[in-house]
Amino acid sequence: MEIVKLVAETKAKISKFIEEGKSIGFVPTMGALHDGHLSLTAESVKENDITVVSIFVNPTQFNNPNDLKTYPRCIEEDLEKLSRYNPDLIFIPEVEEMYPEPDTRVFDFGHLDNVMEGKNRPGHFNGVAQVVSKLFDIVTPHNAYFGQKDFQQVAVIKQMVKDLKLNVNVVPCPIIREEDGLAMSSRNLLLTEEQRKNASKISETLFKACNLAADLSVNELRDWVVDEINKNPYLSVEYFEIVDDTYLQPINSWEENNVKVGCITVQVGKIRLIDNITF
Ligand SMILES: Nc1ncnc2c1ncn2[C@@H]1O[C@H](COP(=O)(O)OP(=O)(O)OP(=O)(O)O)[C@@H](O)[C@H]1O
Ligand SMILES: CC(C)(CO)[C@@H](O)C(=O)[O-]
Ligand code: BAL
Repeated sequence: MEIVKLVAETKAKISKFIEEGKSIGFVPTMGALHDGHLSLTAESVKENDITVVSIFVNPTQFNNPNDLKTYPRCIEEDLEKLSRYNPDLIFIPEVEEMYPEPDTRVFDFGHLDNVMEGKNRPGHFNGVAQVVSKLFDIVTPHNAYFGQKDFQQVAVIKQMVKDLKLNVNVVPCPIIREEDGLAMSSRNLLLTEEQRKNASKISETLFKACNLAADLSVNELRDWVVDEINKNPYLSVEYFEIVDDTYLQPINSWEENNVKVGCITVQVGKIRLIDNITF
């Protein structure tokens, strides 16, 4: 496992792997690694000759400066966790290395960026697309691994790959959960003990909703989920939308013939947590 900080050095190492005919798997992360990130790494190591993991807290995707400031950073622990999976390269650039000059590119993802996380975090997906397109340019992966927890992000990245005509296979990976069901997230580290205990109500409600879908209309189920979570004094639903898994258009009836995903964002004090469930 080799740690590289410079873009030029990373590109040179990867060119050599490509010349040797090796397949490249890539796992982009913002660090504070947990079993969700490690499951993506394990998948990449299994499916590719070479695995590259990046750790970079990308400033351009944060619409809230305090969120950027408090985002957990623990690089030594991250490296220790990664070493158990033996990826080949860990790319840990500084901000100046990724953005020697400001990135002024504006991506147009249309509807995909106008709903849910896109609507509630203006500029977020533009920042994600800026950094992921730069990372793809440096790493030139055959396969890139993304968690389904960030469900909308997967749809946006797939669109970006199409729009930029990149030769990258985007591989969505299942959500890894804590024992009580809470979706693993680096931001869980920022919760107080009481908030953490109550946060399990989010996934618990989504799982129950899955069972209730046979008895309630889409609108009734949507309202039920929001009310049920808002009953908990530690939790406040920012949005809960039931959408199709490709275009993220709202679902109006269970009869519609597409994969339906319930996507939620909940404020737990000052911390925003996201989760989703497939119906
Ligand atoms: N619980 C999880 N299960 C599977 N993949 C995950 C999980 N959490 C994060 N990932 C994936 O790991 C990659 C890196 O995510 P990131 O570094 O933002 O971590 P995170 O835990 O999602 O952080 P946060 O929730 O605080 O934004 C993304 O593709 C993300 O979807
Ligand atoms: C893909 C990503 C690493 C880009 O900064 C980030 O959005 C994330 O961690 O999901
Ligand atoms: N996991 C998505 C990265 C972010 O919240 O900024």
